[in-house]
Amino acid sequence: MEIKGLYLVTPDYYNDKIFDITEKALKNGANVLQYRDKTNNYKIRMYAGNKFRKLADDYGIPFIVDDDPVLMEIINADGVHIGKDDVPFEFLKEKYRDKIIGVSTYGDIDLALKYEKLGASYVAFGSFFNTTTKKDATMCDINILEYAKNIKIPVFAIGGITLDNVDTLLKYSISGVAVVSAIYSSNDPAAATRMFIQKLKEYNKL
Ligand SMILES: Cc1ncc(COP(=O)(O)OP(=O)(O)O)c(N)n1
Ligand SMILES: Cc1nc(C(=O)O)sc1CCOP(=O)(O)O
Ligand SMILES: [Mg+2]
Repeated sequence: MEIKGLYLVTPDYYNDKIFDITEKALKNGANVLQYRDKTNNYKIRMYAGNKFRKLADDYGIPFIVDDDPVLMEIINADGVHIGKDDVPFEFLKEKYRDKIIGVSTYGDIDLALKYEKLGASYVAFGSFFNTTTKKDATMCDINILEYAKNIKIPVFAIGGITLDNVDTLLKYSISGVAVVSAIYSSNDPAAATRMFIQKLKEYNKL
């Protein structure tokens, strides 16, 4: 499964309308789906995770879970995304050899090169713009993306990405962009998705 293009990251489950928005984005071309939920209990995360799993299957795209490899197993996700405070990469790589393991590398190119060497499936740099979704996001300089061309695994950008600022990222050698609010807070998620896909194609990412 290719990991590139528009990487849709969900907000915390709030009600079933989240599935309608997700389906609109998948129907209009989103390429990767991640379920990220920092507040709900396991019962809700299993319920929502299974719904997202079905949607990703319906549209034939990779389905990733944030932080939690046990939830990944329970809902049979294709992979997990981890950061500095999550389960160690080496443990996951050993235990889940057939799963996608993505890693947050913030603004640290050496960290990205380290995890590339250790066998990460992709890395994500961010945050490049102000975001209200992740309260503890640290800002990083867009110029680090100059080094993306030295990384052979897929590289994503994340953090405050909108249709107005995404062009400044797409000129770099990244594989795609990860977004939450630009889709889930849009008054037309389908149109917003189509515009992201159009831009990704303009910059030969798809
Ligand atoms: C693609 C992608 N990039 C970054 C994150 C951030 O995950 P989060 O768990 O909020 O923070 P870290 O643990 O990575 O610092 C993500 N979920 N997906
Ligand atoms: C999930 C996440 N990770 C970030 C990082 O910098 O690692 S920023 C972020 C939030 C992205 O949401 P929005 O597209 O709404 O800004
Ligand atoms: Mg995390």
